[in-house]
Amino acid sequence: MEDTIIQVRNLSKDYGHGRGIFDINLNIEKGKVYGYVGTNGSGKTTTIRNMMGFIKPDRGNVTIQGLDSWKDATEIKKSVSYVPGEIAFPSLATGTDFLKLQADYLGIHDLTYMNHIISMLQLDPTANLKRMSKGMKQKTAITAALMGDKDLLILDEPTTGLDPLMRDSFIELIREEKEKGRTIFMSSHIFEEIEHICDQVAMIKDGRIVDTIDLWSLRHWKTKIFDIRFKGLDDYKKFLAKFHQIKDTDEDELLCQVEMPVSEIEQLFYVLKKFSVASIKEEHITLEQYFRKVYEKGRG
Ligand SMILES: Nc1ncnc2c1ncn2[C@@H]1O[C@H](COP(=O)(O)OP(=O)(O)OP(=O)(O)O)[C@@H](O)[C@H]1O
Repeated sequence: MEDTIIQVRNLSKDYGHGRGIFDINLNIEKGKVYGYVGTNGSGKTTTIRNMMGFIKPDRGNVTIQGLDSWKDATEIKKSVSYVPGEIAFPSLATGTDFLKLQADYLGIHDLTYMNHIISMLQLDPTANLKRMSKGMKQKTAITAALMGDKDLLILDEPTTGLDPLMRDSFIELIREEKEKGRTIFMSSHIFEEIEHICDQVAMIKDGRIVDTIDLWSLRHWKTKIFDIRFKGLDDYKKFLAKFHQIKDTDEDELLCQVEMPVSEIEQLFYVLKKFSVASIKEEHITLEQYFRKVYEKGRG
């Protein structure tokens, strides 16, 4: 496909005892932010380390802009900005020393954008590299990756050490990168963050992709859920007897939750005309709820 920047085909790395990754297939399109979610040990890092050419797959392959991740690993590393899951810095005194070294390596002379990232993430780069907290290390690694002028960013759980405020700043930085036309592939186990940033998401479980979803289709989900609160017990009970698409109820709160296809919403409002309704609220299905359903289906 013309717009595909990363193509993962039947990628497998078998560590034995059911551990590893098995027949992973992914297409990451140019200019998209692609999320990779999964529980601990599901295979996110193994997939990413294959993408970056750090490990040789047992079967299948990854191509990035036509280059094979394993055979052309040196080229791949030069053309991708990468934040590893486990951050290890070279033996340098401070974060500033590391970032300067990185800027020299990347041939960056104007440090304006680097300083913008530092200020967005409220990083004190003068700190001792070895004594940095996990969050500080992560901020330093994000700065080092984002300051390079590369078209593709591969980020392995870049926000696990960040507090919620810094996560928001990170989301903003990723949006800026997307606006520049960059492609971003990032793993995370924080659904909310993925939901805010990503265009597409794949979910991995026990080393296999269980589902991929376009966030647009989630936002325009084909079924709707409404919480309807009635003014009186009589109306609440009559509605329960009359309407059949009830998902949940709470008699103390006079609350009914209904779930129905978008095409049937009119019918709900038609029925409700005859009732005294105190409030009605639409519940949006979250990425977490969606994947929980997929996850549970896979288990059953
Ligand atoms: N070098 C290795 N040797 C043996 N087993 C490995 C190796 N690397 C990973 N594994 C196993 O493969 C599975 C997937 O690990 P991986 O690190 O890819 O998961 P992950 O989704 O990134 O997890 P986390 O969210 O905890 O970082 C795990 O069961 C892990 O123990």
